[in-house]
Amino acid sequence: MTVVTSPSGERRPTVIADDIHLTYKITGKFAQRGGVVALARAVTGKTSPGMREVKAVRGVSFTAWEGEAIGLIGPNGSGKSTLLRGIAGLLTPAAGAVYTLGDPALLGVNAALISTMSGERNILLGCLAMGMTPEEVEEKYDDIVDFAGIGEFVSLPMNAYSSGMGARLRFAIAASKAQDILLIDEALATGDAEFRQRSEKRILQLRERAGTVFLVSHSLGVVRETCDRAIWLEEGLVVMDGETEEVLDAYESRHDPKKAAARREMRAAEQAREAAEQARGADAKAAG
Ligand SMILES: Nc1ncnc2c1ncn2[C@@H]1O[C@H](COP(=O)(O)OP(=O)(O)OP(=O)(O)O)[C@@H](O)[C@H]1O
Repeated sequence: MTVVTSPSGERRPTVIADDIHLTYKITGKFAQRGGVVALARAVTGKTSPGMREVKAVRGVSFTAWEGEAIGLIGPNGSGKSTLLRGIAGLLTPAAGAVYTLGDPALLGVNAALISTMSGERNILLGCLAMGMTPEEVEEKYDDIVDFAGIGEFVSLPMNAYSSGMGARLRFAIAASKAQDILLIDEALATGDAEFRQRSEKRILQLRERAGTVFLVSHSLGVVRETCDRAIWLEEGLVVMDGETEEVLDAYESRHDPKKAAARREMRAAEQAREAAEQARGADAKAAG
């Protein structure tokens, strides 16, 4: 990854994706496409397994700026998680490039914590791995445990946790450090309502500290609450990139038209109510 420096000295770009293509190569028995391959192998007598490519991201470009929280939305399999992994530098682009200012930290439900070790040890090792000093870890420790809401479980091995508890602990560890670029994959979906609220607040705080947050979520509500920009992907391509409300409205119109119509009605009613209130206020002022 290459570091981009600010030409203007003002708001700086933190991530630039330049026509990035991300492809998975599947080899071995998983690459076989059912009977056709089996028949071909029977005919040719070849035993070497085939190889198949999945073009998960097929030419995506955008520039992300300091202080932005960007929601990646799209149906299942549209390439959201793959793009996030590309930004994190975990996948090498087949074509194009990603440039980042600072180190991106990927926080996902699969973030590597060690299930046979206690929450305590995982907090220590996770924080050290993120570059904190032992003193910093000590300082943050209680906050992380509180934020994760795992209480006494912290002293037990993580394989005794429910999947929600594990996900909350992962989020709490990753969000304890002010990251330049924080990438969050569906982590919020696993928490209960109260934890979601706390996480949303945390994302807003991270944004205030001038970091850039990318959030992959199936919950348009969470994206609405936390992101000021949304990128809509379909089949590995960007359909729309812009202000959250606009993108989500367009997305809902395509995928959930009833909900989109209901939301438009609600908004119109709200605007009418505000206009009536303003008019009443103006009347009262004129009369008084
Ligand atoms: N490790 C992998 N190996 C091969 N193909 C993969 C792998 N991970 C994802 N894919 C494929 O890449 C495409 C994009 O998947 P990706 O997980 O990025 O989509 P997504 O939008 O995050 O989906 P979801 O909303 O279901 O999580 C899909 O066709 C998926 O099957």
